[in-house]
Amino acid sequence: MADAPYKLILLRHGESEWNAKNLFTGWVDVNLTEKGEKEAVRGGELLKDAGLLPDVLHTSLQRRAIRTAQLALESADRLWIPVRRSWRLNERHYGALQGKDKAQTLAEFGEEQFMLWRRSYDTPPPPLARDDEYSQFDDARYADLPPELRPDTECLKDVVVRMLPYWFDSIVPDLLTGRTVLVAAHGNSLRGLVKHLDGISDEDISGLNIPTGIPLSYELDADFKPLNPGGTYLDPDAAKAAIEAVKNQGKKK
Ligand SMILES: O=C(O)[C@H](O)COP(=O)(O)O
Repeated sequence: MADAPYKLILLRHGESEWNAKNLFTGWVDVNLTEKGEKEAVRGGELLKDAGLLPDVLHTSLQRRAIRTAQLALESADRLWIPVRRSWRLNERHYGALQGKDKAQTLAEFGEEQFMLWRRSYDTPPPPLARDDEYSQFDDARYADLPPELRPDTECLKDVVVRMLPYWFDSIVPDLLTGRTVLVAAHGNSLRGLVKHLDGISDEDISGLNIPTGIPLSYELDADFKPLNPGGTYLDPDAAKAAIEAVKNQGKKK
């Protein structure tokens, strides 16, 4: 076992095709845009420049996170590190909103309902029908998952409940050995993890947004509490602008 501080890097995937189109995505397995690929490469350069070289990677089962990690690790010259994947790091399942335009949803349902679905801690959107074109219920990658664990919708609280066992059982043991751990995941699975790490309340977490493609580094003490609360973005100026953009997503045309 190594001594604290433990080094953890969180990386949201680069811009996806549906981020660019302003569509609710959730478990739909969309790819990165060219801009998203560039963000990922730059993310790797930032890691290298900061001397934060990951020893192990944890990702979701979704290609936008998998590819972001690969591009970032390639530019940091760390493609060879071990990789562990879990559905527990997936994006929040967005239920019946998957495939819907964010601006249209805001216009149709009003700001209060829109924000309740998008940012409240415990109100999930309506469930997605299992035969919907945007359902992943029968996707081969979830075949090993008992049907009752495959979501039809999730709120952030549901994400925290399914993500934390992975944090404790898989990520913490890697940190304990002294490895620098990279977690390449999604806006809401990372919001759930940050909520846990920083002890953010159910109310305040609604104001937290995570930008695409910019590494967020944490140093954790022996109790896995951040020595740098809120983490440190490796490009703080870019992060600030990108956080505002995520926050205002429904509002743009
Ligand atoms: O799933 C999505 O649509 C996004 O990746 C995250 O969306 P949000 O910022 O609207 O929750």
